Amino acid sequence: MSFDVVKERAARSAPPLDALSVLRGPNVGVIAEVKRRSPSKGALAEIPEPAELAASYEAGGASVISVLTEQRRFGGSLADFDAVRRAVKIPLLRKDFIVSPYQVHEARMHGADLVLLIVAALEQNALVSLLDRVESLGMTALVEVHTAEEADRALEAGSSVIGVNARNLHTLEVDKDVFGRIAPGLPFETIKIAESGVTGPGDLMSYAGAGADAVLVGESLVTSGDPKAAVNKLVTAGSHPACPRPSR
Ligand SMILES: O=C(O)c1ccccc1NCC(=O)[C@H](O)[C@H](O)COP(=O)(O)O
Repeated sequence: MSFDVVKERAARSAPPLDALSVLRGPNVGVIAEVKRRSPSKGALAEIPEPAELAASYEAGGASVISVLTEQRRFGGSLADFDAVRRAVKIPLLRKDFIVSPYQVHEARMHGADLVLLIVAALEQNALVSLLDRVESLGMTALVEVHTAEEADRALEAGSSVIGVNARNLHTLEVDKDVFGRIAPGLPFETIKIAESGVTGPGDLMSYAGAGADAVLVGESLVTSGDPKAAVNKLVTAGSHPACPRPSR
Protein backbone atom coordinates (compact mmCIF):
# COMPACT_ATOMS: atom_id res chain seq x y z
CA MET A 1 0.00 0.00 0.00
CA SER A 2 1.41 3.43 -0.86
CA PHE A 3 2.52 5.77 1.93
CA ASP A 4 -0.13 8.33 0.89
CA VAL A 5 -2.93 5.78 1.26
CA VAL A 6 -1.59 4.59 4.62
CA LYS A 7 -1.44 8.19 5.87
CA GLU A 8 -4.95 8.89 4.67
CA ARG A 9 -6.37 5.74 6.30
CA ALA A 10 -4.48 6.44 9.53
CA ALA A 11 -5.98 9.93 9.61
CA ARG A 12 -9.46 8.47 9.17
CA SER A 13 -9.18 5.80 11.90
CA ALA A 14 -10.70 6.17 15.36
CA PRO A 15 -8.61 8.51 17.55
CA PRO A 16 -5.96 6.88 19.75
CA LEU A 17 -6.71 6.08 23.38
CA ASP A 18 -4.96 8.16 26.02
CA ALA A 19 -2.25 5.69 27.06
CA LEU A 20 -0.39 8.34 29.06
CA SER A 21 -3.30 8.78 31.46
CA VAL A 22 -3.63 5.02 31.80
CA LEU A 23 0.08 4.65 32.59
CA ARG A 24 -0.10 7.54 35.07
CA GLY A 25 -2.62 5.59 37.16
CA PRO A 26 -2.13 5.27 40.91
CA ASN A 27 -0.95 1.63 40.87
CA VAL A 28 1.91 -0.19 39.21
CA GLY A 29 0.38 -1.26 35.91
CA VAL A 30 0.84 -4.34 33.78
CA ILE A 31 1.53 -4.25 30.05
CA ALA A 32 0.75 -7.79 28.92
CA GLU A 33 2.36 -9.04 25.73
CA VAL A 34 1.14 -11.33 22.96
CA LYS A 35 4.39 -13.16 22.22
CA ARG A 36 4.64 -16.47 20.32
CA ARG A 37 8.36 -16.88 20.07
CA SER A 38 11.57 -15.01 20.75
CA PRO A 39 15.18 -14.95 19.59
CA SER A 40 16.32 -15.87 23.09
CA LYS A 41 13.95 -18.79 23.79
CA GLY A 42 12.56 -19.92 20.41
CA ALA A 43 8.93 -21.09 20.47
CA LEU A 44 7.04 -20.05 23.60
CA ALA A 45 3.34 -20.62 22.86
CA GLU A 46 1.26 -21.29 19.76
CA ILE A 47 -1.41 -18.65 20.46
CA PRO A 48 -3.91 -19.78 17.80
CA GLU A 49 -6.33 -17.03 18.90
CA PRO A 50 -4.46 -13.85 19.89
CA ALA A 51 -7.83 -12.16 20.44
CA GLU A 52 -8.75 -14.69 23.14
CA LEU A 53 -5.41 -14.25 24.87
CA ALA A 54 -5.80 -10.47 24.77
CA ALA A 55 -9.33 -10.69 26.14
CA SER A 56 -7.96 -12.76 29.07
CA TYR A 57 -5.31 -10.12 29.69
CA GLU A 58 -7.96 -7.39 29.71
CA ALA A 59 -10.22 -9.42 32.02
CA GLY A 60 -7.24 -9.98 34.34
CA GLY A 61 -6.77 -6.22 34.68
CA ALA A 62 -3.93 -5.40 32.28
CA SER A 63 -3.53 -1.65 31.63
CA VAL A 64 -2.15 -1.99 28.11
CA ILE A 65 -1.61 -4.90 25.70
CA SER A 66 1.57 -5.22 23.67
CA VAL A 67 1.30 -7.09 20.38
CA LEU A 68 4.49 -8.18 18.63
CA THR A 69 3.94 -7.66 14.92
CA GLU A 70 7.41 -8.73 13.77
CA GLN A 71 7.15 -12.00 11.84
CA ARG A 72 10.61 -13.53 11.43
CA ARG A 73 11.91 -13.48 15.01
CA PHE A 74 8.68 -13.25 17.03
CA GLY A 75 6.08 -14.97 14.83
CA GLY A 76 3.78 -11.96 15.05
CA SER A 77 1.83 -10.01 12.41
CA LEU A 78 -0.46 -7.07 11.83
CA ALA A 79 -3.26 -9.64 11.44
CA ASP A 80 -2.66 -10.54 15.11
CA PHE A 81 -2.79 -6.85 15.93
CA ASP A 82 -6.10 -6.41 14.08
CA ALA A 83 -7.64 -9.40 15.88
CA VAL A 84 -6.56 -8.02 19.25
CA ARG A 85 -7.78 -4.51 18.38
CA ARG A 86 -11.25 -5.90 17.66
CA ALA A 87 -11.28 -7.86 20.95
CA VAL A 88 -10.24 -5.31 23.59
CA LYS A 89 -10.91 -1.70 24.58
CA ILE A 90 -7.67 -0.91 26.42
CA PRO A 91 -4.65 0.79 24.77
CA LEU A 92 -2.55 -1.30 22.39
CA LEU A 93 1.18 -1.11 21.79
CA ARG A 94 2.57 -2.09 18.41
CA LYS A 95 5.81 -3.87 19.34
CA ASP A 96 8.13 -4.06 16.34
CA PHE A 97 11.41 -2.70 15.08
CA ILE A 98 9.98 0.67 14.02
CA VAL A 99 12.48 2.55 11.85
CA SER A 100 10.36 4.42 9.31
CA PRO A 101 7.50 6.95 9.22
CA TYR A 102 5.56 4.43 7.12
CA GLN A 103 5.48 1.96 10.05
CA VAL A 104 4.23 4.68 12.42
CA HIS A 105 1.27 5.61 10.19
CA GLU A 106 0.68 1.91 9.51
CA ALA A 107 0.46 1.31 13.27
CA ARG A 108 -2.08 4.13 13.58
CA MET A 109 -4.05 2.80 10.62
CA HIS A 110 -4.36 -0.52 12.48
CA GLY A 111 -5.55 1.19 15.66
CA ALA A 112 -2.33 1.38 17.68
CA ASP A 113 -2.27 3.77 20.63
CA LEU A 114 1.43 3.31 21.37
CA VAL A 115 4.48 2.31 19.33
CA LEU A 116 7.88 1.09 20.41
CA LEU A 117 10.99 3.09 19.48
CA ILE A 118 14.27 1.35 20.37
CA VAL A 119 17.03 3.89 20.96
CA ALA A 120 19.79 1.42 20.05
CA ALA A 121 18.21 0.87 16.64
CA LEU A 122 17.93 4.55 15.68
CA GLU A 123 20.27 7.45 14.94
CA GLN A 124 19.41 10.45 17.11
CA ASN A 125 17.84 12.42 14.22
CA ALA A 126 15.64 9.48 13.33
CA LEU A 127 14.63 8.97 16.97
CA VAL A 128 13.62 12.64 17.31
CA SER A 129 11.71 12.69 14.07
CA LEU A 130 9.87 9.39 14.70
CA LEU A 131 8.99 10.47 18.24
CA ASP A 132 7.59 13.77 16.90
CA ARG A 133 5.60 11.90 14.27
CA VAL A 134 4.16 9.44 16.83
CA GLU A 135 3.07 12.32 19.05
CA SER A 136 1.72 14.36 16.14
CA LEU A 137 -0.65 11.46 15.45
CA GLY A 138 -1.83 11.54 19.07
CA MET A 139 -0.07 8.29 19.95
CA THR A 140 2.42 7.60 22.73
CA ALA A 141 5.97 6.36 22.11
CA LEU A 142 7.45 3.79 24.46
CA VAL A 143 11.12 4.64 24.05
CA GLU A 144 13.26 1.65 24.97
CA VAL A 145 16.75 1.85 26.47
CA HIS A 146 19.21 -0.56 28.02
CA THR A 147 22.04 1.75 29.12
CA ALA A 148 22.39 5.14 30.84
CA GLU A 149 23.75 6.62 27.59
CA GLU A 150 20.66 5.45 25.72
CA ALA A 151 18.49 6.92 28.50
CA ASP A 152 20.23 10.28 27.99
CA ARG A 153 19.46 10.08 24.27
CA ALA A 154 15.83 9.21 25.00
CA LEU A 155 15.51 12.24 27.29
CA GLU A 156 17.26 14.55 24.82
CA ALA A 157 14.76 13.43 22.20
CA GLY A 158 11.92 14.47 24.53
CA SER A 159 10.55 11.05 25.54
CA SER A 160 7.93 11.03 28.24
CA VAL A 161 7.65 7.24 28.51
CA ILE A 162 10.90 5.31 28.84
CA GLY A 163 11.10 1.53 28.96
CA VAL A 164 14.22 0.05 30.49
CA ASN A 165 14.71 -3.37 28.94
CA ALA A 166 16.48 -5.85 31.22
CA ARG A 167 17.35 -7.84 28.11
CA ASN A 168 20.55 -6.92 26.32
CA LEU A 169 19.47 -7.04 22.67
CA HIS A 170 22.96 -8.11 21.54
CA THR A 171 23.70 -10.91 24.02
CA LEU A 172 19.99 -11.60 24.85
CA GLU A 173 20.96 -11.92 28.50
CA VAL A 174 18.49 -10.62 31.08
CA ASP A 175 19.85 -8.53 33.95
CA LYS A 176 17.02 -7.42 36.22
CA ASP A 177 19.30 -4.94 37.99
CA VAL A 178 19.53 -2.68 34.92
CA PHE A 179 16.23 -0.97 35.76
CA GLY A 180 17.41 -0.11 39.27
CA ARG A 181 20.62 1.40 37.86
CA ILE A 182 18.91 3.59 35.24
CA ALA A 183 15.44 4.52 36.53
CA PRO A 184 16.54 6.63 39.54
CA GLY A 185 18.42 8.92 37.12
CA LEU A 186 15.29 9.66 35.07
CA PRO A 187 13.20 12.76 35.77
CA PHE A 188 10.43 12.50 38.32
CA GLU A 189 7.69 13.04 35.73
CA THR A 190 8.97 10.48 33.20
CA ILE A 191 6.84 7.35 33.08
CA LYS A 192 9.15 4.43 33.74
CA ILE A 193 8.44 0.95 32.40
CA ALA A 194 10.42 -2.12 33.48
CA GLU A 195 10.62 -4.55 30.56
CA SER A 196 11.48 -8.26 30.43
CA GLY A 197 12.18 -11.06 32.87
CA VAL A 198 9.11 -10.58 35.08
CA THR A 199 8.19 -14.04 36.32
CA GLY A 200 5.72 -13.13 39.07
CA PRO A 201 4.60 -10.63 41.73
CA GLY A 202 8.04 -10.63 43.43
CA ASP A 203 9.65 -9.14 40.31
CA LEU A 204 6.88 -6.54 40.01
CA MET A 205 7.36 -5.53 43.64
CA SER A 206 11.09 -5.17 43.26
CA TYR A 207 10.75 -3.13 40.04
CA ALA A 208 8.15 -0.99 41.85
CA GLY A 209 10.67 -0.42 44.64
CA ALA A 210 13.09 0.92 42.04
CA GLY A 211 10.49 3.32 40.65
CA ALA A 212 8.53 1.45 37.98
CA ASP A 213 5.14 2.80 36.91
CA ALA A 214 4.43 -0.41 35.01
CA VAL A 215 6.01 -3.69 34.00
CA LEU A 216 5.97 -5.19 30.51
CA VAL A 217 5.56 -8.97 30.60
CA GLY A 218 5.53 -11.58 27.84
CA GLU A 219 6.98 -15.03 28.37
CA SER A 220 5.70 -15.76 31.87
CA LEU A 221 2.14 -14.90 30.81
CA VAL A 222 1.99 -16.82 27.53
CA THR A 223 3.50 -19.92 29.16
CA SER A 224 1.38 -19.73 32.33
CA GLY A 225 -1.54 -21.90 31.21
CA ASP A 226 -3.94 -19.35 32.77
CA PRO A 227 -3.09 -15.90 31.42
CA LYS A 228 -6.04 -14.16 33.07
CA ALA A 229 -5.00 -15.44 36.52
CA ALA A 230 -1.31 -14.73 35.82
CA VAL A 231 -2.04 -11.11 34.85
CA ASN A 232 -4.40 -10.72 37.77
CA LYS A 233 -1.72 -11.86 40.26
CA LEU A 234 0.56 -9.11 38.94
CA VAL A 235 -2.21 -6.49 38.92
CA THR A 236 -3.14 -7.44 42.49
CA ALA A 237 0.50 -7.09 43.57
CA GLY A 238 0.70 -3.71 41.81
CA SER A 239 -2.27 -2.38 43.76
CA HIS A 240 -1.38 -3.97 47.12
CA PRO A 241 -0.83 -1.47 49.97
CA ALA A 242 2.64 -2.96 50.51
CA CYS A 243 3.65 -2.27 46.90
CA PRO A 244 5.72 0.90 46.47
CA ARG A 245 3.60 3.41 44.54
CA PRO A 246 4.76 5.34 41.48
CA SER A 247 6.22 8.52 42.92
CA ARG A 248 5.28 10.99 40.14
O1 LIG B 1 12.49 -11.66 23.90
C1 LIG B 1 13.57 -11.71 23.28
O2 LIG B 1 14.28 -12.75 23.21
C2 LIG B 1 14.08 -10.52 22.52
C3 LIG B 1 15.26 -10.61 21.82
C4 LIG B 1 15.74 -9.54 21.09
C5 LIG B 1 15.01 -8.36 21.06
C6 LIG B 1 13.83 -8.24 21.78
C7 LIG B 1 13.37 -9.31 22.50
N1 LIG B 1 12.20 -9.24 23.19
C8 LIG B 1 11.32 -8.12 23.14
C9 LIG B 1 10.90 -7.67 24.45
O3 LIG B 1 11.15 -6.54 24.77
C10 LIG B 1 10.16 -8.63 25.34
O4 LIG B 1 9.29 -9.36 24.54
C11 LIG B 1 9.36 -7.98 26.43
O5 LIG B 1 10.11 -7.09 27.19
C12 LIG B 1 8.80 -9.07 27.37
O6 LIG B 1 9.87 -9.83 27.90
P1 LIG B 1 9.63 -11.21 28.65
O7 LIG B 1 8.60 -10.97 29.71
O8 LIG B 1 10.96 -11.57 29.23
O9 LIG B 1 9.14 -12.16 27.62
